[in-house]
Amino acid sequence: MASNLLKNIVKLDTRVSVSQNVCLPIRCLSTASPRVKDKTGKNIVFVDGVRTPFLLSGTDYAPLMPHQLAKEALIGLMRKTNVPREVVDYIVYGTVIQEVKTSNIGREAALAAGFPNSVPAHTVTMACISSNQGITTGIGLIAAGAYDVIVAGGVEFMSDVPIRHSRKMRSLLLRANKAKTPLDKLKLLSTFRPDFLMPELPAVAEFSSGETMGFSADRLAASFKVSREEQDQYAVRSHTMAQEAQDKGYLTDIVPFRLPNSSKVIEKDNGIRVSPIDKLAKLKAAFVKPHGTVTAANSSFLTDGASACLIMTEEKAKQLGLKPKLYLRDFTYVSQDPIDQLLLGPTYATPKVLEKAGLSVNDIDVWEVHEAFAGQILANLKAMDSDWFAQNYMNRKSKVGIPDLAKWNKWGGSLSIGHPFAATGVRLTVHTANRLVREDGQFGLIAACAAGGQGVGMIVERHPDATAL
Ligand SMILES: CC(=O)SCCNC(=O)CCNC(=O)[C@H](O)C(C)(C)COP(=O)(O)OP(=O)(O)OC[C@H]1O[C@@H](n2cnc3c(N)ncnc32)[C@H](O)[C@@H]1OP(=O)(O)O
Repeated sequence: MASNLLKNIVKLDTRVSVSQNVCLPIRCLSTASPRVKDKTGKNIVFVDGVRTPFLLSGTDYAPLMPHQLAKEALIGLMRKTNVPREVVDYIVYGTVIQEVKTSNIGREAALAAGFPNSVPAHTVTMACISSNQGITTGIGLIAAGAYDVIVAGGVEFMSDVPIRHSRKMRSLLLRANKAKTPLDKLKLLSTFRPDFLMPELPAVAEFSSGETMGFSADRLAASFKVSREEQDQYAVRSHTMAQEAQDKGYLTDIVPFRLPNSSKVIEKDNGIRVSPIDKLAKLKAAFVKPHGTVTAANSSFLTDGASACLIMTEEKAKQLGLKPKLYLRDFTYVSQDPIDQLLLGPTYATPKVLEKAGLSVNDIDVWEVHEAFAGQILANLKAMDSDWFAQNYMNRKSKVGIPDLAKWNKWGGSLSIGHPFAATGVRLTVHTANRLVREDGQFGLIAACAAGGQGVGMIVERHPDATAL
């Protein structure tokens, strides 16, 4: 993509603008005449969602296994909603980098969390939008009439990723397993070479191109002429807003995590770090070395964490005496070229989902958009503000339009809160729900990019009963 063709350069307002005064509840919403029609005949609602604190990988969660984090999210959800486990019909759970011992981690976590044996669970993977996929799979199951009550969520555990023997070593070990006589074993041993011991480390990279996400983000930022300074400013904005939300007690989606065999209770995300811009400016490029602009501070960091949410028909919620937070109104998935458009999912998904729902950019009160990298966010904003990009890449007559940044990721985002890949979708959805209540909004838009050049867009509407946080 030519880098000099985007004329509309977005000047980001990086001033912090988290509103100070909050009154709850304010607006009286009505179910009688919804602006966005229910397409499922079920009025599917999002009752609530929770997450463990998100921690930098290699910190307090490091000795655990991922299903333990997922278990805590599931327990926390059932406790917060006060819904008996028996009421849940099905669990859809996401993970990206799979722990081989718990490959259907949804099931293992459900058993560990005390769900009855009779509640089926399956695990989904769609990179960074895996728990969005969990939610929308749940919507599909409810819409199809298969079930009424679904738990969705996701977990990622970067503190202990599976490191494999080399292919040659694996082949040797598998053949050794089959060797019958000591002579066969000796013969095999003689084929061993020291380089067989080189391990295979998992990379946060595209399989089809071999390029890491960070490298791709750096190329994207360069294509859209996003400067290093703009990226650093955006990163400071994200951390500042997350810090403010944490200090004000807005991050009520967190359920405290007592570490097993310890009295230590983790209550907060630990990656929020507000630094002076000149400190960020001194950091070296993390991926495209030495001249790249993506650094450790303007990237999301490797994170451990889990999330879970409860969705059901509105009728079931009423029967159970619950006060749902959202209507799950519409969603779409998009896919683009995984090389040059790897991280542009929000640009593609936003107009599609808005049009499906009959809404426009200006109707959205709360934007929650996954921040993989500051450069990726700013490139998406520039793409959304470009007629040229819309016409040449999106087959659209005119640009998507630029969201009101005063409504954008006001409690920080994945850059600051953290990004445990498969858990992020639920975190975005709960923050949208809680912000809609605090900010007295009606519609929220959730968007994210994912490996493979894919993306998601979701439209949610605040439920009239949503008052609690
Ligand atoms: C669709 C998608 O979501 S794709 C996105 C997927 N996610 C990713 O690809 C994850 C990308 N992130 C990463 O891979 C890693 O976080 C990296 C490579 C960027 C950085 O990893 P590390 O080098 O281990 O980071 P580390 O925490 O050591 O930080 C490096 C330096 O930056 C500094 N730093 C990091 N964050 C900040 C900050 N906010 N403010 C100031 N300094 C900071 C650290 O203090 C450290 O400085 P030092 O070298 O003087 O000690």
